[in-house]
Amino acid sequence: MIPSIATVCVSGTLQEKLEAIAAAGFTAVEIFENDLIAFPGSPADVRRICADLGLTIVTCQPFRDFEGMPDARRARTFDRAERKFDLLQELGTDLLFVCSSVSPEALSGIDRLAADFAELGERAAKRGLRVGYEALAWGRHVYDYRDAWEIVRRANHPQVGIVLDSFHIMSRGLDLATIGTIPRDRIFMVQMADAPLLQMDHLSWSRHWRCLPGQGEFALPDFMKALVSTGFDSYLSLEIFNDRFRAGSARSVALDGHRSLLWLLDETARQVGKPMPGAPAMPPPAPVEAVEFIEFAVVESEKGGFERLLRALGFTRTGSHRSKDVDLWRQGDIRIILNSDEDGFAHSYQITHGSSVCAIALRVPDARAATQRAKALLDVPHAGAVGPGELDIPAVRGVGGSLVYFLDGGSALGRWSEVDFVPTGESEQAAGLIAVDHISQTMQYEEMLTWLLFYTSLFDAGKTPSQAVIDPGGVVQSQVVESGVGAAPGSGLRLVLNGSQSHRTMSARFVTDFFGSGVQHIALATKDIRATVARLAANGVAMLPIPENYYDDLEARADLDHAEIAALKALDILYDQDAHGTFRQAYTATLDGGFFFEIIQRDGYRGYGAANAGIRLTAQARLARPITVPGGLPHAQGSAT
Ligand SMILES: O=C(O)c1ccc(O)c(O)c1
Ligand SMILES: [Mg+2]
Repeated sequence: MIPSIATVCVSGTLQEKLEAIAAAGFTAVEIFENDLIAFPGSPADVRRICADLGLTIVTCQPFRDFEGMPDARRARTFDRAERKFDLLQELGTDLLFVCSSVSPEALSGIDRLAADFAELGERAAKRGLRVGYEALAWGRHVYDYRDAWEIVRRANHPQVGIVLDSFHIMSRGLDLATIGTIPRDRIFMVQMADAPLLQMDHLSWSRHWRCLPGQGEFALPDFMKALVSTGFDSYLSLEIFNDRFRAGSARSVALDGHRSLLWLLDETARQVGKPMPGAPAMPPPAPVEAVEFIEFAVVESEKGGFERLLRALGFTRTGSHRSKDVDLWRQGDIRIILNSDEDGFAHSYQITHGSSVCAIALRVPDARAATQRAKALLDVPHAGAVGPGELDIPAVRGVGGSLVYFLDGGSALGRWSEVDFVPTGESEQAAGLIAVDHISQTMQYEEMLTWLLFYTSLFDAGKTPSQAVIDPGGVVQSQVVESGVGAAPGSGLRLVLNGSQSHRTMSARFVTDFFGSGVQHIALATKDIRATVARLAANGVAMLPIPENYYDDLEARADLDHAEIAALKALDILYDQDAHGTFRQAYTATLDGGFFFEIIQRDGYRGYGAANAGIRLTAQARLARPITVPGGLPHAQGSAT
């Protein structure tokens, strides 16, 4: 199958769109009619631009309200088709793309419609052109691809075929079996789109909510399996109408588009058990085993304060890097690297974003395979400077230009902490924190689907539907990605991706203050949150204060006795439960820059405390503009405003 993309998927002028599409590695493009109409040059100019960019024009679509016109309008409709044929020839393409009529005047009757297509096919044949028919999910009479196929079949003309669009088929939940019965030479092209499952009319859903394969909730591999069974090997073209993409970066969306098709073809190949022609081979997606370490880039002047915070949280400096100003801190299975070196990636990251998380290292079954898969999916590899005898840890660029390192237990990479670090011999003073529970990354709203696809294409990962969380300054969208998560604390990777369209939410302020997207908080697991939080408080860690009303409400709705609620209240611990178990969480006050830690006790519970997110955001908003006490510990009292 040949990857292609419609110009409607990306933002910009037609010229900008085409450049972005070519830069993303596509060799085929669908010109959306509106883009051509708004273009200030001739169709021949567009043809030339595409040729210069190495792009084949698959079609210029759509042609609307063609079939079923009453006699009085029929001749005029065929005249319109002839003008569109002229245009297609000027563009140097051969496919007239007809979407099913929405005209109130259109008549029904399968044979009438087939006769219209037979005649159109005859006219197309005279010019060496073809006609493809797509059933829009909201077509007046034809809204089911099986009806479109029956019309094409009865038209019985070699120049007339069907166009399958996954959105129109999957949004209506149509049976896919008929796809497998269509001869492959009658499928003229296939359009791919995913979408979240929403309750709304098909037209609005299609025009605003489509997304790239893998970003939504349609079972697209099932669609692909049916398609593969026909032997189809022509254009597989993304057609995504999405408000975020229209506002996003054309280059980034086009690249994501290419990645999504590579992912889809790879996933399909795995499910059908044979390679897809046109799809590069890549290692299979693997589950993440654990977060191996989290690296903070910290400027020397802030290092003392951050170290005091780590100690107060129960961490111990266990290792010192052999050649760099870098330390390893540990507690339980949590490893934090503090990088204050004046050279290298962390330093430049710190200059841009301030002291913050610059990298996360993930333990996977095979780091080399993960790197190969990332490269095949067009992710951006990163190579840092490596000192003599030090490990060269493979990495790719992640959210906001940060790094994702890959480590495994099977190669020398598994011994990274011994190879690169000298033990300090300091004795541990743990506060009961045992593992990284999850990492939350805050990003521009327009980028959320990019990073969702990045993680879910790279790893064997699942995602939850996007959820709206209410911040005092607006709505924050929040979506969870999970890979390799099991019952043991710290197993696998749990990520929460947050983004907001409002400028006034905590998320938006983080992105502004941070000069980009990044890790806003890290949740650490304990087996006994009351003991841990009491210890942190005794160590001087300021926790986020939770209003009393929360605990009154908790008493009214949760299955907890009064003493337990009083204990949670005394320590500012929030509570939630689901069908699987209970959940307790508390937050440190926010550091300068908006970063904070969360402390979690998870007893079977599978969620992330979404029920409490609004309470937390409101509490944080009250304390916005945190004061940092001398020495760098976060300070929770009052507000500087
Ligand atoms: O929303 C539309 O009108 C529209 C147009 C062309 C298509 O191919 C399509 O799937 C939808
Ligand atoms: Mg379509």
